Amino acid sequence: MFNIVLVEPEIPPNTGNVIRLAANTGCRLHLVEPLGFSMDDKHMRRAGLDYHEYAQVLRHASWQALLDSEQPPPGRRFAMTTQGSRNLYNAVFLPGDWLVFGAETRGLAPEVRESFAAAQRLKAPMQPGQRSLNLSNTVAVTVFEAWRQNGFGGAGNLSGS
Ligand SMILES: C[S@@+](CC[C@H](N)C(=O)[O-])C[C@H]1O[C@@H](n2cnc3c(N)ncnc32)[C@H](O)[C@@H]1O
Repeated sequence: MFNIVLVEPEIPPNTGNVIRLAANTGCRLHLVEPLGFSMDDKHMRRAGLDYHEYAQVLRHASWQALLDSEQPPPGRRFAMTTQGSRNLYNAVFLPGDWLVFGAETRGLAPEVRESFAAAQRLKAPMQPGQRSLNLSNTVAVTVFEAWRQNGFGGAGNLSGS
């Protein structure tokens, strides 16, 4: 449905959570190297992921390598950043969109962040004085907002209105 991009993730349980989220929501997950851990890390194994959950996980040697191989359209890429100028909930998402997230301690590098137009730099609302949300929580709220806007396509019939 959507493309989730984690740029240089550092903490294995966050990536484990996002792998499961991607499988549950029908997204492709792109991991941009260097990763701060091995995919065989015991914390990754402890996440108890099934083989099928890894099926839609792609690795890229760098942000530039992802741009070269996947060619995501600039107008359909969104950077999630605490320095975003637009509220996540004011963005309009389409199937196939690229949702890009930074590293846990560093966020997105300035040159990556600034390669997005201001309207494509999104921030999830927070209370004043708070620094940031957890990476995997940010991915979850972003993907579910984008998926909600697109009728939870692929999820089958949901009961209730
Ligand atoms: C723990 S945060 C990084 C914190 C880093 N010091 C910064 O300010 O960017 C990891 C990633 O989660 C996402 N994130 C966390 N809180 C966010 C928020 N309120 N709005 C948008 N993205 C957020 C961003 O993609 C960020 O790069």
